Amino acid sequence: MPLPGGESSDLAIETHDLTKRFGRQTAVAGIDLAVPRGSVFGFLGPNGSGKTTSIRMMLGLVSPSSGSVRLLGEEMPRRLSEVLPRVGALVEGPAFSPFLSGAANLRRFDSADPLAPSRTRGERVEAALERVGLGHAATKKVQAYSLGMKQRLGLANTLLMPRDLLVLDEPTNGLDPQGTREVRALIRSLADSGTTVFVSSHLLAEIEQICTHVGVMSAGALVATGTLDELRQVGAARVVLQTPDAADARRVLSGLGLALLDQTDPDHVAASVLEGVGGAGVRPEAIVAALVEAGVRVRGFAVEQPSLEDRFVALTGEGFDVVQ
Ligand SMILES: Nc1ncnc2c1ncn2[C@@H]1O[C@H](COP(=O)(O)OP(=O)(O)OP(=O)(O)O)[C@@H](O)[C@H]1O
Repeated sequence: MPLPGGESSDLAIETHDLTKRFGRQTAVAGIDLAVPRGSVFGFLGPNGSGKTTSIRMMLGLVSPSSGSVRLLGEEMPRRLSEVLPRVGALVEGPAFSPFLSGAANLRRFDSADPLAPSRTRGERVEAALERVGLGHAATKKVQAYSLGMKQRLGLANTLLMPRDLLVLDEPTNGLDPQGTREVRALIRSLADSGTTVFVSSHLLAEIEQICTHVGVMSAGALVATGTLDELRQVGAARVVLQTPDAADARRVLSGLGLALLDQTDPDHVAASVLEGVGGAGVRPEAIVAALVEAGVRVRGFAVEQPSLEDRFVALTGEGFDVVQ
């Protein structure tokens, strides 16, 4: 179904019911993505959850079984040739010639871009290599590059021309921690200069620090999406109480409408603050007051917010392990 025009100008990527089936397997099951312009959007999910297939559909590299995509407000793949020059993509590593240097490879890719001015090619190649930390290896043959260096060269290739949108599929693959930090800094600086960055990863910790928005994939479905803060707030905070009067404490907490959580330690009582009270929550000080009033001896009291990692593990079921 084509998307109505006009209303999506504030979105860099918009998909509607996007689906891809391979034979009897549904790799992507009707996802609705909305990636705001100017955002750094983390597309997260375990291996095999459908991230690459979604990205390939967005970029017109594979056709959807059903559903639609708009990139930078334009309908895809109908407007592919107009849109793609404004989009830098690192999906599967570009086919670099191993016998040419990094710089020569980039010059070759750049000369295949009809919109790239040859006059500035040399300086643009140099700047892109510098930007990804490969300035020192510009004249080295690619066959002598490490996996991480090839990954950086792929990134440099997306930076040869100014882009409105960058789509990076697992850009930190093959990079060491220092390389991962550098890619994060690069993404941040690109975002600061106004580029929307859509970045996939199976590692939350790797991109959590730079994302403004997140979409979480699990087994082909988009199971959560929103700003990082929104996602953090969905999880229920819980209180953990240490007391010798566990039975009384449980009664008080239940009476406040809190959902008691399973507890193995007899001196500890844990309860979910948000569940069971219509999402409104019960303030911690009200809980303590009720416990004290009921004569419960409170030896320890803590409010624990679920980490984003907890949230993702809950959403994807199997955490970030391989989905079969
Ligand atoms: N060309 C294809 N033919 C058949 N099945 C495919 C094809 N491409 C992907 N799949 C299947 O679709 C599912 C989703 O794969 P996809 O590569 O999109 O996941 P992913 O989240 O990007 O994982 P990874 O991080 O491992 O690349 C997998 O089960 C995969 O085996």
